[in-house]
Amino acid sequence: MYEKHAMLSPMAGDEPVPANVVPPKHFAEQYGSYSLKSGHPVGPEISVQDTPYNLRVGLRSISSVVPKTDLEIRDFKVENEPLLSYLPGSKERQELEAALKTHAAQTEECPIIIGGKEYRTDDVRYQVMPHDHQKKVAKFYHATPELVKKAIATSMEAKKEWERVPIGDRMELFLKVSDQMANEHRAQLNATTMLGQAKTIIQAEIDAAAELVDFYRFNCYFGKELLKYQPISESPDTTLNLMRYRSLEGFVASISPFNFTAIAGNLAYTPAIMGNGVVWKPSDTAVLSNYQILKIFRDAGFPDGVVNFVPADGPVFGKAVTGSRDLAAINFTGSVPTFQWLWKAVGQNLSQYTGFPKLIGECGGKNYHFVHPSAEVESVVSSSIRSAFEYQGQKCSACSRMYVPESLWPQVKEGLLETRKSLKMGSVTDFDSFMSAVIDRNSFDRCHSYIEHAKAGPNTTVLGGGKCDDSVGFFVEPTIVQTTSTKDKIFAEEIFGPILTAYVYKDTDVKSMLQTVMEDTPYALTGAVYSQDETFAKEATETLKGSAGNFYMNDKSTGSVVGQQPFGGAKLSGTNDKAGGPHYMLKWASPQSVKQTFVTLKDVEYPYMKK
Ligand SMILES: NC(=O)c1ccc[n+]([C@@H]2O[C@H](COP(=O)([O-])OP(=O)(O)OC[C@H]3O[C@@H](n4cnc5c(N)ncnc54)[C@H](O)[C@@H]3O)[C@@H](O)[C@H]2O)c1
Ligand SMILES: N[C@@H](CCC=O)C(=O)O
Repeated sequence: MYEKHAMLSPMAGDEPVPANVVPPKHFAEQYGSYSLKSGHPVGPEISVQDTPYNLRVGLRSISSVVPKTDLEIRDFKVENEPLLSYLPGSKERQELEAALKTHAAQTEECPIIIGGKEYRTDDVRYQVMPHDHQKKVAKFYHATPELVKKAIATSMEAKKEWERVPIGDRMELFLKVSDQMANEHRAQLNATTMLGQAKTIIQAEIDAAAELVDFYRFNCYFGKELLKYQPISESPDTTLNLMRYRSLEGFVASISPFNFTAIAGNLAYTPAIMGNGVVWKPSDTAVLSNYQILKIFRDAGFPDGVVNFVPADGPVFGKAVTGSRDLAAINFTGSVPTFQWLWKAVGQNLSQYTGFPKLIGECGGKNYHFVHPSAEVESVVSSSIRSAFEYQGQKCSACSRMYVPESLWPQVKEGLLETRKSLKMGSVTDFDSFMSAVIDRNSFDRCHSYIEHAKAGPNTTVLGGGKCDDSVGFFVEPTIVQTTSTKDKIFAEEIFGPILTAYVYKDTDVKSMLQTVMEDTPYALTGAVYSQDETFAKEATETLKGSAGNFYMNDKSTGSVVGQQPFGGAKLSGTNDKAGGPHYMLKWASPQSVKQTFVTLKDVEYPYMKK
């Protein structure tokens, strides 16, 4: 099954093993055997001639106590999943239309899934289409605290067998699922994301198809690369040093947001690549698409119980997972208040844990576009409109504050207002819609209150948009506000809706404005500078170093791509663990250094002590 790793390869058989090496036990004798659901590939045949312990280190063959399945994986490369065009008449468009029709005509039953078994409670919930809130797309159930506890125990039990599956085999399964998601399940993932989370075709395609698939493929790739590094063994005749990556001690609680199907799938399943067991709480407003992910993994032969699907009330779930002594990590993406709630709960329970839970949290932003007087107006306008209003401003990376010099403001303002008027807001099944409804009533009310503030406030003027209509769906017009104060709350707080506020500065203040950008909000997620002046661009890159985990020059603040712009922010924007980057997999592993000595110690005295 494996192509052999370049550095560590099986012993050819004709090279001597050092005399003092203890013959290794058979793999099955030492570790037991493992099995998975039918359809899943099992590990390599172990034979005396090709034991899983024989490694080649440099020119020598050495018998290691660490099985080579912990150390080597077949080599493979990955590329970003290409986006499909969905042109009229195309195969992908036909498949998508059929899937939209199916899912729009039904309310899918999405039970709680623990250890492969379905559970239903009396706390029945529905997910509706945000753009047509009378239509229910999913029926689901909130778990009780007892069910969350059951899911914790189940994940701990299932992980015992799962972590014994060689990491290469676990990755093979993820790569197989990724291929299925990119092909036969693509329309289903996109359609459920469009209907349930109000995404247009392109917004669903970059998320539920491309980014989700990219996360799994690249995380396998980065995991494989991680294993390639082995510590120095200065003299392999006497000492062999190895590093292997175990799962975390305990379970991982994955808590996902509504706005990206890919993020939910990544939070829930990526820790399992490294052998962890997971209890996953999806967002109430993303249950339908998230349930499809679970079904695809299950149908592909992913073992029951390793990832458990547990929709629940937030605090009920939060209390149950932070109250468990076995909590190994929280894998969270969502708002700052929720992450702070979780962090505090972990702090309060610290003395009862078996270890120190890792807290990984990617949170909100108040992302900026900073325009220098040398900027290209056309590009500023187009990319600000896309960044601020695509997916209704509900990307954590969306631009919501702009700094524009007085000299360019008339052109920028005109461009923004003219383009804004041309944007079609409507149902996601009208393929010419540029944007649709915000996710739910809470979000609608929140946007409405900021618009009211902008209309009434002494520092703010609504330049375009501002109407809200919830009669059919939760529609908030793309809204452009001008403020005369960077301290106004509309310029500092995350709104998470289609509201863009511009501040106009004097051209002569351009340098001091950069400092203001740093201080206007407590976030540091994404930011973009528009400048054709290279000297200024370099200066801004330095001054704004701490302003964003993802920084763009002459490009919009949204649209990071896995492997290309690993994503995450600092300050209140989160722990900056860079999903989609090479270091993410380490978060889900507990590395173990193994030193094996072939020349054993016979004496306590050092040579210089001897007479
Ligand atoms: N930085 C990033 O990578 C990133 C990516 C996407 C979204 N976000 C942020 O996510 C937010 C939008 O998502 P949202 O509205 O789903 O966020 P949210 O904080 O309301 O909810 C996130 C998840 O936490 C759950 N939750 C709520 N209270 C809880 C509690 N006490 N204990 C446990 N779980 C609890 C929710 O039910 C949901 O599943 C925005 O702030 C956005 O910026 C950040
Ligand atoms: N990674 C996405 C944002 C994810 C948050 O919602 C982007 O870069 O636009």
